[in-house]
Amino acid sequence: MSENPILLECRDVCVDIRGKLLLTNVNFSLRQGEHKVIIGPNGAGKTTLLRAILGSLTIRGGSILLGGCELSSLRQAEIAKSISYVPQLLAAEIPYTVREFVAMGRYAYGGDPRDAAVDSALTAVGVACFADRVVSTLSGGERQRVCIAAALAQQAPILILDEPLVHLDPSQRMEVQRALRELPKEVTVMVVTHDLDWAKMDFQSLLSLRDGCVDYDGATVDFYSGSGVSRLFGEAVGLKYKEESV
Ligand SMILES: Nc1ncnc2c1ncn2[C@@H]1O[C@H](COP(=O)(O)OP(=O)(O)OP(=O)(O)O)[C@@H](O)[C@H]1O
Repeated sequence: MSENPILLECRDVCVDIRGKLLLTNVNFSLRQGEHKVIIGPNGAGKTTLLRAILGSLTIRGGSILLGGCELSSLRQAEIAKSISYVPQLLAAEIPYTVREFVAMGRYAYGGDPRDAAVDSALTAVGVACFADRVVSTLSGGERQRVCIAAALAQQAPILILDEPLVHLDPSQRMEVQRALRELPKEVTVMVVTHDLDWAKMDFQSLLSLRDGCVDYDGATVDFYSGSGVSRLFGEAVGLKYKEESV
């Protein structure tokens, strides 16, 4: 993994909104094929970091490099070719079929529902069986997998998901976890979650944020066997995970 090229890099990224510093000197990189999880207490700056990486807010200092290019020099369509984003569970009414919705992920390439990339994305996350159903009729977990399919159809090298398990029941959570685990190995994944069990189980690297600063960036296993969890979430939570690690 350490040999793989760096696709995304944050260098001393600072973000402020109306004079309040939300991110301070955030540094990390993401390599091709890496599955990295971002954790941190409420208000730590996780969503702010995703918004900065997606180019939807302006950074005050530092730089974000996407494929070696300054993010600020790229147009939104160019960013969309490199990063696909799955927001938290879609609550809105979506009057399109699953196939049509997934094809929208390919808007940069014309958005044709008969495109082979649409079929392979539907198959990759196990939603081909309801390709002709209207999205609004699906369960939360099915809908979440459809969103992942739309993101995959975009065929961007980096897939970013914000709390993809929120509001899902245990079986639907397992379906989404399995779909991410079984992605083609060249797909690079970055996920924000509060689920410490999942973070430990499925991600080889971990970035933790606290008060807008990087608290840890490295191997997930070392975070859990060290003092990482108690530093962020207190002794009681930390002890549980430390005991599991020995
Ligand atoms: N538009 C804004 N104006 C002012 N403050 C903001 C704005 N957006 C975010 N913040 C503040 O920035 C801090 C970080 O917010 P952010 O949403 O990035 O945290 P988070 O780590 O994603 O939290 P959570 O786990 O609760 O989703 C919070 O204190 C939040 O109140």
